[in-house]
Parts: sequence; C-alpha cells; structure tokens
Amino acid sequence: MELIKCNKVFDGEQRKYRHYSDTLKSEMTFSLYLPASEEPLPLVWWLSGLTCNDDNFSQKGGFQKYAAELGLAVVMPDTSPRGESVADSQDWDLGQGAGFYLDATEEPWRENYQMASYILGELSQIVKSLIPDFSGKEAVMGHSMGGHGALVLGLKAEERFSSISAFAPILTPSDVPWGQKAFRHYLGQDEKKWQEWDATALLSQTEKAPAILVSQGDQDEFLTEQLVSTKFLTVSENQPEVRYELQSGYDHSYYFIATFIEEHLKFHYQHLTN
Ligand SMILES: N[C@@H](CCC(=O)N[C@@H](CSC=O)C(=O)NCC(=O)O)C(=O)O
Repeated sequence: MELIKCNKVFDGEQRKYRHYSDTLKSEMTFSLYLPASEEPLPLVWWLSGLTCNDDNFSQKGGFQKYAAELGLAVVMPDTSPRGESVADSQDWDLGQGAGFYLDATEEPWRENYQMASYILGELSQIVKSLIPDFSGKEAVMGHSMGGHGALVLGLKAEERFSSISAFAPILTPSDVPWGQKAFRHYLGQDEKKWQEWDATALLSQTEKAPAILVSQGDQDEFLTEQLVSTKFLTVSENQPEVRYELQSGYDHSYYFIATFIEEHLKFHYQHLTN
C-alpha cells in the first residue's frame, strides 16, 4: 500500500492511498481523514455517488472542520473497481464509477464488482490498521448511490454500525431506473434477489432499526424519478429511530452535502460515543 498524498487540514491529515485489492482484483484508491485528537477515534464511512471517486467528498464535502472538532476518523472509498481489465459500460450510471456497493453475481461484472465484500472486509482491515487508536465504533453515511450503499451496508451489518445517514439516497432501488438498471446487470433478472440490496426491503424486514438520518432536498433534480421516498417512509412509520428531513430549496449537489454535513456528523458522534 502506498500513501500518495497527505494534506494538513484543521490540524489533522487528509490522506490518499493506493493499494491492490484482492477482493476486487483491481488497483484502488481511498482517502482517509485522521484528526489530530489523542482520544480513541471512532470511524465514519463515507460512500459517494455515481461518477465519483474518493476525491469528491474530501474536496467538496466540507467535513474536515467538524471531524476535527468531534474527533472522528473518516474514510472515503472509491465507488467501483477500476482499470482497463475491469468490465465497464459507456453509460455513466453503470460500470466503473457506479458499483452500487453490492456483490455482483452476473457476467461480466462478478469478477471485480464485489464492493460490499471489499468495504465490509478487506478495506475495513486496512483502514483500522491505519488509525492510531481506533475506538472500535463505526458509522456509515453516503450520498445518492452512496446513500443507498450506506443504508444497505448499515442494515446488513447492523451489529457493526452505531448509526447510518444518507444525503439524497436512492431509497428503493428496485423501483427506480438507476437501481433497476444496475440490479439487472449486476444481479440478474430475478427481482427477488434484488431485495437483499434494497434499503426499503431490508428495513421492512427489520424489527428494530438502528439510528438512521435521511436528508433530501426538495429541489433535487433526481427526487421524483430516482430518489422516491414513499415506500421507505411507509416502512419507517413503525421505526422510532428513523428520522427523515426534506430540506427546502436544496438540490442534489455537494452544496447540499456541505450545508448539512455538520448535522450529520453530530448525529453520528452522539451514537458513536454513548
Ligand atoms: N451525469 C452527470 C451527473 C452525475 C451526478 O450527478 N453524480 C452525483 C451523484 S448522482 C447519484 O449517485 C455526484 O455526486 N456527482 C459528483 C459531484 O462532484 O457532484 C455528471 O457526470 O456530472
């Protein structure tokens, strides 16, 4: 593993690493923010959306000030396996940059597109070894496709994550064009298999959901077609720990994320430290 960049920010370090992933059979990058705090550090995972890599959030998320103040390590994985030998598509919502945080079962994707196993397994081991004094507590958050990833991985590995949050997430991927396209390619035609990777389906099977915060903007250009919240809100009705906020005037961009990142990190901090 190679440290390829390190910038001091709010007394901590914004680092970028390159490594070879055995799980993805691909060269990968990821970024890690380590605050200067000498206290044991909880770890927050950030999962980005379609077309992103680990730089989008580190450069536009505006999170470092709050992570420094709260004493939180934050890791930003890439959004898919990468490279010339890795399957891809001409479309921006499928293939490289669009891994959907699942484990693909279909050709030609399954060889490399194992993002769930990568994040929950191989990358977790690596990241924890880089945190000088890891507190043992973790939370997961993300945006859009990464909001779907945060909800799905958080609900699938419920015992591991103290809290989950999402900005503008794809809440019911089985019902919307981005999710249906990805699931058809990565998981096949059998829609029953999609349920395992659908946050609304997973939540409907959960007796007592963990603490979840979802923020959407009412001017989000993808809100009514890709980020539909109706079913998610219905299955959340019996879940006291699920909080949903529709913010007036905000769109899908990183300006929305930067505006509410303090609220989301404080939400995680509260659950990571009690
Ligand atoms: N095709 C466009 C739009 C892509 C886009 O809006 N990507 C979002 C995530 S969408 C859901 O997962 C994003 O986060 N973009 C990166 C950014 O820094 O804004 C395009 O390619 O721009």
